[in-house]
Amino acid sequence: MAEMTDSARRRIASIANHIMPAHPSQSQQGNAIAILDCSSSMNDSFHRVHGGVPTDIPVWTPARDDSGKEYTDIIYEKAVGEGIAKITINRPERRNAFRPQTIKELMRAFNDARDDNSIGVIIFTGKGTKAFCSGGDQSLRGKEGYVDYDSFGRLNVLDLQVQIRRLPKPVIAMVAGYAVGGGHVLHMVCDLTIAAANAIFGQTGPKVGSFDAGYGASIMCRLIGPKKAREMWYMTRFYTASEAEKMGLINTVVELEKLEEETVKWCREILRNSPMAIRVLKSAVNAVDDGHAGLQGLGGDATLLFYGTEEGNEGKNAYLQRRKPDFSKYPRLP
Ligand SMILES: CC(C)(COP(=O)(O)OP(=O)(O)OC[C@H]1O[C@@H](n2cnc3c(N)ncnc32)[C@H](O)[C@@H]1OP(=O)(O)O)[C@@H](O)C(=O)NCCC(=O)NCCSC(=O)c1cc(O)c2ccccc2c1O
Repeated sequence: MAEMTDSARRRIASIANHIMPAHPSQSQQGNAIAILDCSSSMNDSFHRVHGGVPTDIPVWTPARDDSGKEYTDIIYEKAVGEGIAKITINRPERRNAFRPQTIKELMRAFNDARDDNSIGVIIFTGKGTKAFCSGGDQSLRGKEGYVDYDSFGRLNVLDLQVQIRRLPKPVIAMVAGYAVGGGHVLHMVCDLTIAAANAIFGQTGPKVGSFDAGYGASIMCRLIGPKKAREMWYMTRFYTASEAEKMGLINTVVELEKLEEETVKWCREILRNSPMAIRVLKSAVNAVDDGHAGLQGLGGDATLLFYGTEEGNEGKNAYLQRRKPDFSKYPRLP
């Protein structure tokens, strides 16, 4: 049988997905995945022969969560059969500034990507090339936060920040143009940041009468050190992508035209590795900075692993069989 390239395999998956419903709970059961399963050995042979990661951009298929609601402020897509989800803030006329509705939709999409066990990596980006995100929509700022459809204000971006930190899969910020204000904090809470050469990074808070004294301050200190973090916050300067890279604020810079290609390549490299190892490493890297909640995440991963062992199941089985548990055969490892 002739060898099938990764690109061809993805196109078949995409066509199959158009035949099958796009919703993840359905797409995991049908022909789309059957086709992919058949070709996984071809995928292996591709990597053995070429020793690299394919760089073509996948076919993005519209995705939805189970709320049944449409998205107005974001675009949610998946590369079916690839393990990649892409979540895009879609308010380019406002430089992708977020309003409470934007954050609610982002949280729904991130939650869906978390629960979809075919997804291993999430790309978070902004529509267009001018901005990743310019923070909270200042035209909607009220006394208690940002106000759109409700009569009270919200700072619900703080919940989104925690959600991204806690999500047991890597989230990659793909940044073109401005990542400023609350938009800058959003890229910082992501696991990795890949920037286009036109990207600009900065905090504007003290200039517009705001500040993020949570992750906005603490994670920035962790990333670039307290001196540089003070500079960035006190002076509200903007920094180029290459300056940001030198500071350790981002992972890499690529030409704008190559941004998505490069980001997808990073996703594919991650996806070659053990999901559990990556999950535990994400919890571990965040644990100290996230305090008790961070330890809880890491501890939860340990429990999850223990539940899969014979020793862990001995206790449950003994309870269900109304006998005393016998842990004597399990080693007390040094
Ligand atoms: C981002 C810019 C530097 C881009 O400049 P540029 O010259 O390219 O574009 P324009 O300025 O002409 O913008 C085009 C168009 O978009 C509108 N717009 C851009 N950003 C916003 C915004 N954040 N809110 C509302 N509208 C925005 C702009 O008005 C133009 O509209 P027209 O109708 O005139 O076409 C530059 O736009 C810029 O500096 N933007 C503001 C950046 C900013 O200060 N952001 C807010 C920081 S505070 C924040 O985000 C924040 C949010 C939270 O939820 C928090 C929660 C808890 C604690 C702290 C929080 C917090 O600090």
